[in-house]
Amino acid sequence: MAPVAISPIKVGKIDDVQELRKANSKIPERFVRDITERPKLATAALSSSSSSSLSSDIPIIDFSKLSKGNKDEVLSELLKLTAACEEWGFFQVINHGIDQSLLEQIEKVSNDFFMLPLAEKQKYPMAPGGVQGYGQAFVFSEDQKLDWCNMFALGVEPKFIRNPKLWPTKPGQFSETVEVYSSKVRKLCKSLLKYMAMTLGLKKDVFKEMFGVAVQAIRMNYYPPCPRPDLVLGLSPHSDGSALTVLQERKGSSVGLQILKDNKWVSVQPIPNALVINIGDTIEVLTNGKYKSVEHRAVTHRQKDRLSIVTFYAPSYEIELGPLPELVDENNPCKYRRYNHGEYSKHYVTNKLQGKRTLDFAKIQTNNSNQNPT
Ligand SMILES: COC(=O)C(/C=C/C1=C(C)CCCC1(C)C)=C/O[C@H]1C=C(C)C(=O)O1
Ligand SMILES: O=C(O)CCC(=O)C(=O)O
Ligand SMILES: [Fe+2]
Repeated sequence: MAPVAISPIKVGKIDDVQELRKANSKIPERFVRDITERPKLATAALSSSSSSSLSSDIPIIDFSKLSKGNKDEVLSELLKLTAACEEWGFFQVINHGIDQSLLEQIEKVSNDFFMLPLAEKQKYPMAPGGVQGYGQAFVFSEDQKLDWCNMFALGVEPKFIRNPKLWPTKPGQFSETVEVYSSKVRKLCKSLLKYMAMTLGLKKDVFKEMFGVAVQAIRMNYYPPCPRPDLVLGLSPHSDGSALTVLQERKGSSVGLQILKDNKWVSVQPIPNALVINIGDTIEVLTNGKYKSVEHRAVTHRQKDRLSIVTFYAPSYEIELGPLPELVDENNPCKYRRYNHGEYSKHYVTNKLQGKRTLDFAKIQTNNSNQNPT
């Protein structure tokens, strides 16, 4: 990816939401969403998110059946994976092989980082218009609405995308844990891509061979409780620019992740020790839209905080990509142009989160339904 030019972006004052929460002051106007964007809150009993139901329907894939199952188990799990990718773009993976102790460790160091004094976290600042470090990404103007979220993001692989000055010295074991965790998640992504290739009737190593040395980044999102969850968003609606995204929610987190399904926001119910996987824009393009990246957002909770640890896995910046020829025919005409993935990454990180609009970069035809989700 060509380096993002340092331009005089004016983003205005970005309040740190943990500090706002501590001060217990009125929510600044910059966080208050337009009425059309506000999440619809459920009753106090459900308390957390929107009027949408909690989804227990989001497919659950048992990874151990794919990797170690007998023939029938593999086949039935591959069918579930196909349906998950075609109908949801999101699924939860259980028995993924990453030790529970490592999941707990990454939750602990992430949480401990966010609990540090502000001055300590600000030693690793996200530059205006930047994506790595502590702060709020995807803010490009003074009038842009802000998310009720503090982020800490790091490029992990390949090594040249790292900014070593942004790897924190506190809490102890932070960097070591990120290294070990990222290598396990990388392995999982490679395997999942292999199984996804099989569901598409492609050579199992097609993505591995195409991706080169994959780019991997980690982002920790901390959502403090918000006194008016009905007015704000934890994270603006977006699809991920990656090939695959792996999301871990801290144990005991409130419900917060919502996905747009049939034009309705559906809340994802966390399953302890499971990982939430979603398809990113890159897989949508490669599969010519057979597997789509799905718009999602995060909402906040009045009393509970929430922490998510998100890994983005994407091809090398060097590769040129477009729909795989095997997935294009007269019934499935080519929907996306070919482009360089580095260019797409640059486009993604220099635009605000805006639903699925970022992918217009690659679309040959646009068909905007222009309906407001409920
Ligand atoms: C805040 O950052 C993001 O949300 C994000 C950025 C990821 C990246 C870094 C933190 C370091 C440099 C590489 C990269 C751009 C991946 C989202 O990542 C999505 C967007 C693209 C494109 C992608 O591959 O993942
Ligand atoms: O915190 C969440 O649930 C959503 C995070 C997310 O979508 C992201 O970081 O891209
Ligand atoms: Fe996301």
